[in-house]
Amino acid sequence: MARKPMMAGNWKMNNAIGEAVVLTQEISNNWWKDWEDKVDVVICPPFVDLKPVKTVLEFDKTKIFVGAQNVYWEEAGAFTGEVSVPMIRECGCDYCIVGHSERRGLFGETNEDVNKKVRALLGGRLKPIVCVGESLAVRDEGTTNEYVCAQVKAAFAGVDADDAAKCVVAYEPIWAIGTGRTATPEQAEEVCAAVRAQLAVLFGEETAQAMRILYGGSMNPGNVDALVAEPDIDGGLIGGASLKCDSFIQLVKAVMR
Ligand SMILES: O=C(CO)COP(=O)(O)O
Repeated sequence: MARKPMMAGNWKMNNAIGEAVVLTQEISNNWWKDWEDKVDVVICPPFVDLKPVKTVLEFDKTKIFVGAQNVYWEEAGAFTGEVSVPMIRECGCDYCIVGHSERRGLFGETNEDVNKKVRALLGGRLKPIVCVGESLAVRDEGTTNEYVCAQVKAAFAGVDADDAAKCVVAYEPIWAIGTGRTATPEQAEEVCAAVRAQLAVLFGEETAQAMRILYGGSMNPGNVDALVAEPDIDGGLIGGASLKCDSFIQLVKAVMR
């Protein structure tokens, strides 16, 4: 089955509202209507930028999706500093990144937290982009596939195949994030294929074949072609190279099929 490619920009904690609006406007100006059948493009800015970014895209009628970078699983209440699924949906989000390694590593997010967020998003009709990936220590130990598949299994606990089909998985080896050290296409494909096999065990072959798996970690216009040529890599989750219109649009064009 042919999967529609996806190119998602994770701006991380970059671009205050003014910069966010300018960059979104630039990306929107470079957007062609006939691309919308060939690729799903997602911009994931900081929470405070969600509404302004969505407003620019709506005004331009550009079919680019907006995603949050994190969410909390409760709907409302005494959870100082957190943002809920209904809140990000009201800002115009269709997607939300969950379990990024920076959240796991710097903010103590566990596999159980990731699972609660995935289920809350699905319950609120938003689509999770579930991040998984190993540290260099795990890779050196030779247990990458087992480690990443355990993350996948934990993230999707209690999710049925219909809901899983709405989700995206992003394989991001921690040692490749922001380091300029990309996984080789062979390394990335090996893990993405293992992830798809794990999804097939959980949800059946048909669902696993329909789900998109992205690669993330120093992806840029110079290495994208070789990575997305691999059979189980359906696009990218981009940090640094999504912060400039030129490089992001080059990445979008590279993944269109
Ligand atoms: O973490 C990433 C995207 O979520 C990847 O970041 P870089 O593209 O900057 O390596």
